Amino acid sequence: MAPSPDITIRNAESSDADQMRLLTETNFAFRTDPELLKAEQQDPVFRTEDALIAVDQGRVVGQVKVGRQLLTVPGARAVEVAAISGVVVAPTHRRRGILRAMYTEQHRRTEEAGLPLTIFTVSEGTIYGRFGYGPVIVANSVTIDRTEAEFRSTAPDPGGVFLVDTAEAKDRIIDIYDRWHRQTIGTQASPPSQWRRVFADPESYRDGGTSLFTLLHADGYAQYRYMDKDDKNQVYVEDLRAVTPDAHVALWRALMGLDLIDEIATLLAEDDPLPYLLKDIRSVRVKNRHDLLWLRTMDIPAALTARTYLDDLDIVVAVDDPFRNAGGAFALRVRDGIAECEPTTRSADIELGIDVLASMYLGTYSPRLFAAANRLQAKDSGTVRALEAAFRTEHAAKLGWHF
Ligand SMILES: CC(=O)SCCNC(=O)CCNC(=O)[C@H](O)C(C)(C)COP(=O)(O)OP(=O)(O)OC[C@H]1O[C@@H](n2cnc3c(N)ncnc32)[C@H](O)[C@@H]1OP(=O)(O)O
Repeated sequence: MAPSPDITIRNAESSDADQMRLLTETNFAFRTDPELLKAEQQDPVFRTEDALIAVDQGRVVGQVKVGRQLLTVPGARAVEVAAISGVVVAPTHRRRGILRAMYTEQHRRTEEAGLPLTIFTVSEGTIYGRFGYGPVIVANSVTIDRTEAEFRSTAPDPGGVFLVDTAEAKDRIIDIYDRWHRQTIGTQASPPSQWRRVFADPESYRDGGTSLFTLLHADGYAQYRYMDKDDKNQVYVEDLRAVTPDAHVALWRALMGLDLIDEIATLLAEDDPLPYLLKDIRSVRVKNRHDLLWLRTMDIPAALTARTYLDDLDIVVAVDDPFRNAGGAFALRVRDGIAECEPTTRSADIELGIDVLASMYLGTYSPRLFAAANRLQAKDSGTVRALEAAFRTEHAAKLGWHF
């Protein structure tokens, strides 16, 4: 459905690519690195032909890029999901319903394709709740004063980390990422096109820092760059993936061993043990908290049975979905971690919006929080506790890569 007769919503074609790039660069305020552009044209992370665009008088005025990704959900199960990126409406055409029209069509297609979930990373927190999305991954921007931070005497010191040339370590890095992704909730498989972007490491990715340095362990790696930040010698850790606790502490010990560095900065998951390995937990200073990934359930029974649970449950959940009208009442029964879910006419034990269901899906946000905020209504507090016990996860969900 078009927002006005002048606007056509249609599939993008390769001949639309230049206009789409101009739209993207204008809205996200950057110029595409020419080297990266060449690689992107050969093997893009999101293909032009899979995008939906809005066109006015032959000009592209809106776009939604879409692809498929493999997402790890609780139970370490891999689920194929729709991934949206590069959502833009031209500044000349905003607030006329173009995003809503593109999303209506895009979500119809995703439903038709039978994908149970849609994910994306977002620019603003107020836009996507109305479309049934909720945040599912949280991380903190932190800095560590390297000159003061000290490991506790009980912190393991397993060693096993070596300095390596980033280009030479490519295959090892890809293999470790893949092992980490398969066991880590919230992460996506990383396709060759995404690795090409990482290893191309163009000037525009560096924020004034050096190209990537790599520390390698048999079960982990850290990729970082040296920066000059506010007259401090800073190491910015772009990516630290550890498959085992030993690899985690060994990599952090190696980073802390960079004697001439004042400060280390990175994004840290909420359940990262680093602060608790140090003598003073305040050595890790949180500067900002970010929601990194948002999610929407497209098919509630398919989504709820795709993940596993930590406790038994027998409950009727009523879900409100004003955008897709795909809500209703669903009987959710969990035994030994495995769920069955189907539409029901039984009366509801829990009522919530589909955005709230989304935020509970990877275990990051607790049902109790939403009950306290009056965004989840339960017949009694025992029902909320049962939901909480079933939906929680052993580890916090983490983002694989930004898209
Ligand atoms: C997944 C990603 O790529 S995230 C990146 C999103 N893109 C950006 O931030 C780039 C800059 N912004 C834009 O391109 C545009 O402003 C967009 C895409 C965010 C919105 O496009 P528009 O065509 O103006 O949105 P549209 O008119 O369809 O509005 C849809 C609804 O969202 C609301 N909305 C739109 N933008 C905003 C906003 N920035 N903040 C809060 N609400 C918003 C509208 O009020 C409308 O609400 P309603 O339908 O419930 O009444």
